[in-house]
Amino acid sequence: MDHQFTGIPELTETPRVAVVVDVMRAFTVAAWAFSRGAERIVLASTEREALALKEGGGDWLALKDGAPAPGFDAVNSPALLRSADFGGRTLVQKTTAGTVGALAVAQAPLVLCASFAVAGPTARYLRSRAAGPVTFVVTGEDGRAEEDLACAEYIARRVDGDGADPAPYVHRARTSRAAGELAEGLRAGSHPDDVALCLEVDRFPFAMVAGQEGPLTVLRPVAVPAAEAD
Ligand SMILES: O=C(O)[C@H](CS(=O)(=O)O)OP(=O)(O)O
Ligand SMILES: [Mg+2]
Repeated sequence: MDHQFTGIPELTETPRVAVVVDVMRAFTVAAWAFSRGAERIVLASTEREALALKEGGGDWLALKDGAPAPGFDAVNSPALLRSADFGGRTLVQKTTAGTVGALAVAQAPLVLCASFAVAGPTARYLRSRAAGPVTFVVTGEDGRAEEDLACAEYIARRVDGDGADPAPYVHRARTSRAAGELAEGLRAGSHPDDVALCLEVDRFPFAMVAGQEGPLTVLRPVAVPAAEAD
């Protein structure tokens, strides 16, 4: 199918179907947060907005990338929140690339946020909706982040029904600049296990669908049954 792969700066018009990919780490983190019980994730455009949303939300929690900061409850690390209890909670998430990409296409009729952790369910969700050609937003490094492009291409293959071997795509992500920086501890708010968790394929059985809820852009998990062949 004639899918498109684009960086955030190249987004000139609202796509019909968008899959926003951030492997390291925003949408691996989001998937882990849902697996730890989060009910929904509100995407914020700035740290100030994230804190204001948390303040107005009652028992909401706020998460940002980079170093821990006052007012924020968590950082953008899958390993650091893999044993958290987010049962029934609303999280507000703000990161450098992933949440920015999702907000850039928030007005599209169908928006999914994805990483390797939810690659299969994301592809199955799109196939079940006969979604047609997809615009993949490669969020990192102005569209050149190898881990995001590899994941986007892998999901595209699965949308098209090819029984793609994930190994070469995961290898590209493992040898990406982002993986190197995370492995060397150069990124604040990280854990040595982050890269490994970001490279797990189909760890979770849900896709992550973003929608407009009043003035908010909200990410929710949607269970997608496994298919016999996908
Ligand atoms: O937290 C991340 O991995 C990055 C920010 S940085 O590159 O570490 O500064 O944000 P993301 O939006 O998840 O790519
Ligand atoms: Mg990233």
